[in-house]
Amino acid sequence: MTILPTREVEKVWGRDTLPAPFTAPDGKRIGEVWFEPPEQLPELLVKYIFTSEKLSVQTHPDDDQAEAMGKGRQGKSECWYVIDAEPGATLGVGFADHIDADAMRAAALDGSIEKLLVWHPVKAGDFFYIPANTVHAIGAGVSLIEVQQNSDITYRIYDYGRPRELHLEEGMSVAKGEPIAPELYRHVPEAGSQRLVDGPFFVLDKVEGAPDAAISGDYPGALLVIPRDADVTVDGEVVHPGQCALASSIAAVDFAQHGHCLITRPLAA
Ligand SMILES: O=P(O)(O)OC[C@H]1O[C@](O)(CO)[C@@H](O)[C@@H]1O
Repeated sequence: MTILPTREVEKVWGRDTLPAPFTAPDGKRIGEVWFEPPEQLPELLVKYIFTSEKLSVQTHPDDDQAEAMGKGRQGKSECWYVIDAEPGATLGVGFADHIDADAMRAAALDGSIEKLLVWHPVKAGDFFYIPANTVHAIGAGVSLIEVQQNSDITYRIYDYGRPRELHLEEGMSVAKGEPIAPELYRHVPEAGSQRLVDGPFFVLDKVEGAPDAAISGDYPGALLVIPRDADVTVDGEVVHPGQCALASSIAAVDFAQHGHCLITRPLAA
């Protein structure tokens, strides 16, 4: 068992104070806590994201686009499991209506793109899958767990005038001017287990207690374990909420009887 090392990432939209068990070093605005992908599962990156302002309006390439641009073999499809949200917090995902490339470019340049996105009010338990090429922006006042392909290619196409680099041309070359499919988001009830992602790049389950045989059967090898509200043990070692551990097999994990946990593993693309 390996508890993955963490990396705190400063962001203009991050927070000075993080919810327990996380802490932001004095004077630093932390937006993301990354769990370093282990050698055994290099394809997946798990992050906690904590916002006090909106993230950029952005998009990511898919595998083929990333490779064609000489940026490695992995694109970036990602998903978000909301763990806390201030009243009125929203996530911007996809466009309200189809928009062509010229109109999208003009809207990115004059900032009106922000208003063309669909801003979904969110609460704890809401879940979104964001395929590569989707135009999106996480809103302010949200804490979420992001599970994503292990790629750091973000094309910012609008940043509300903040003095950060934009990547309009790259973004425009991969962005889809479309609404997202309704099956890509839903509320996940607190009780019980539910599959959140079933490919094509990874499997992700939210489980309560020990996973049943059907779920366990989909985890034939190494996996990542993200306890939410109770400790789990992996090979007899304790993993606390706020940590992420690599387990060599699901049989090595002792799940808390009534605890909630996320488990995930990559799929061969
Ligand atoms: O460009 P920004 O606003 O810092 O956002 C980048 C972040 O957005 C995300 O893609 C989430 O949408 C993160 O994975 C990434 O680190």
